[in-house]
Amino acid sequence: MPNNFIDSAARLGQAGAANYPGLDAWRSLPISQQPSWQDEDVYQASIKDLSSLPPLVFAGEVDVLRGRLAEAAQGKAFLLQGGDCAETFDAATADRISARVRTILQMAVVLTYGASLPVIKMGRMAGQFAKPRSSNEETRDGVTLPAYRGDMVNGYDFTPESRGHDASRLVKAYHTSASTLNLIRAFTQGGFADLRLVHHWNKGFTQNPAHARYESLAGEIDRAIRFMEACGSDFEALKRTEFFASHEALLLDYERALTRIDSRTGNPYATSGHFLWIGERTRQLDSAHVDFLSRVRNPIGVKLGPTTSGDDALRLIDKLDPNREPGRLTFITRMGAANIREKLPALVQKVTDSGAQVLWVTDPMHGNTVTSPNGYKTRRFDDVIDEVRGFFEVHQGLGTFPGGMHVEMTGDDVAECLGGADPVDQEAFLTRYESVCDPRLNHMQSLEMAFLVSGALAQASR
Ligand SMILES: O=C[C@H](O)[C@H](O)COP(=O)(O)O
Ligand SMILES: C=C(OP(=O)(O)O)C(=O)O
Ligand SMILES: [Mn+2]
Repeated sequence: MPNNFIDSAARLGQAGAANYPGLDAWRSLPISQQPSWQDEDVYQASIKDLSSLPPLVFAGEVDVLRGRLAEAAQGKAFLLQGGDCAETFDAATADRISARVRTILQMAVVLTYGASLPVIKMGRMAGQFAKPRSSNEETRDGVTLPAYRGDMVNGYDFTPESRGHDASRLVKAYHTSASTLNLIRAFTQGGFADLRLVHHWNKGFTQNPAHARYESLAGEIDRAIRFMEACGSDFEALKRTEFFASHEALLLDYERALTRIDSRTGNPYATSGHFLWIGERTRQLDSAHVDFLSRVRNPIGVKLGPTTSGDDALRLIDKLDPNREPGRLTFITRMGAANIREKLPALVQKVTDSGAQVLWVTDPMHGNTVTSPNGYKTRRFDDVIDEVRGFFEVHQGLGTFPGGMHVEMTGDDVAECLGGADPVDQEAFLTRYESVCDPRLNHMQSLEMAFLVSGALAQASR
C-alpha cells in the first residue's frame, strides 16, 4: 500500500462521526441477516470499544483504490479480488495468510503478463468474518442449533455454547483484521512482493501442472527483468505492490462503529476495509444495507444474482452512485454458468444505455454451488470457468469491458471444488475439505484459472 497516508490517519476523526447526518438512517429501515446478540451489556461494551479504536484503513488509501477502480471501469486495469468465503480467527496465521497473498500475487502476475494490463490486487481478507445464510438453523443428527454466521458472530463448533451470538466477537474480529492487515502490509511493502521473487512465490506449493506452467512464465519475467537491469533501469516500482482489503459489509453495527470522518474533506469513510460490498441477500433498494453504504465514500460493490432486472440495477446506481463517478460502484455478477449468457446482456445493456460507468466484475462461484453425492457443498471447476468465459463473451458482444474477477480461493492444498487439471474428486473431501462455509479454489485451481483467464483478458484489452 502507498506509504503517504499518515496525515489522513491522524485526521480521521471519530468525534464527528457520532453526529454526522444520515449515518444512522439505516437503523429505521428493514434489515436482514443480523445477529441476535445474547447479552445486551456485552454488545454495548463492544460497540463502545469499536467506536474508539483506530481505523484499520486510511481515507487516502481508500481514495487511491477508487482511482484504480475507475481505471478498471474504463478498461485500463483489471480487478482481482480473492480470498476465503469466511475467514476464521484460528486461520489468521502467518503461514495461511502468506499462502493466500502469494497465490493472489501469482495470479496477478499471470494476468498482468498475459494481458499487459495492470491488475488491482484485493483480498477478501482482513474483515471477511460475517456470513449471510439461507437458513437461521442447522440440523445435524436430529439436533437443531443456530446456523454458523461467521466468526464475528458465533463459533463453527456444533454446540449450543459455540453457536450463541456473542458480541465480544466483534472486537476480536477487529483485532484479527488488524493483525492480518499488518502482515499483508509487511508482505507487500517489505520485500516479499518484489517481482524479482516471482519464482520464490511458487516454493512450498505442491508440484502440479499449473505450478510447472507458472515456473516457465516466471523464467520469462526473470529474463525480462535481468535485461532491463542490464540496461540500467532502477526498478523501485517492482519492489512493492498495492494490496487492498475488502469484505461484505453485513453487520451494520460493526461498520457503523468503524466509520470515521475524514477532516480533509469532511466525508465519512468506513474504515474496516478499503472496499465493501453488499451481498445478494441484502441488496434490496430500501434496505438498511443500501442506505448505509450510500453514505460512505469508499468504493463499494453490489452482488447481482440471476433475478436482477435492468431496473433494479438502475435504481441501485441512482442510490449508490448518483454522481456517476467511475470507481465508486462495482457490480459483481454471480449468475451461474447456466444463466450468464442469457441474463447478463440485458443488464449490461441497460446500464450502459443509462450512461453510468460501473465496473463489471464476475463472481463465478456463488451461482454454481452444488451438493456432491457424498454431501459436501462444492462447485465444479468447469462450471466456474464456464461462467468466466460467459462473462467475457457477453462483454465482448456488447463492446463493454469485463473489468474483474471475484473468487473464493485459498493458498492451501484443500479439496473443496471438483475438477481442475490435477482433478479433485469427492473422495478427497473426506480429508482435505476445510472451509467453514463455501468451497474455495485451492492453490493450483486458482493458478489454473488465472492462466485460463489471461488469454481472454488479453483479447478484451486489445
Ligand atoms: O458465502 C455466501 C453465503 O454466505 C453462503 O453461500 C450461504 O450459504 P448457505 O446457503 O449454506 O447458507
Ligand atoms: C455471500 C456471498 O455472496 P453472495 O452475496 O453473492 O451470495 C459471498 O460472497 O460470500
Ligand atoms: Mn461464499
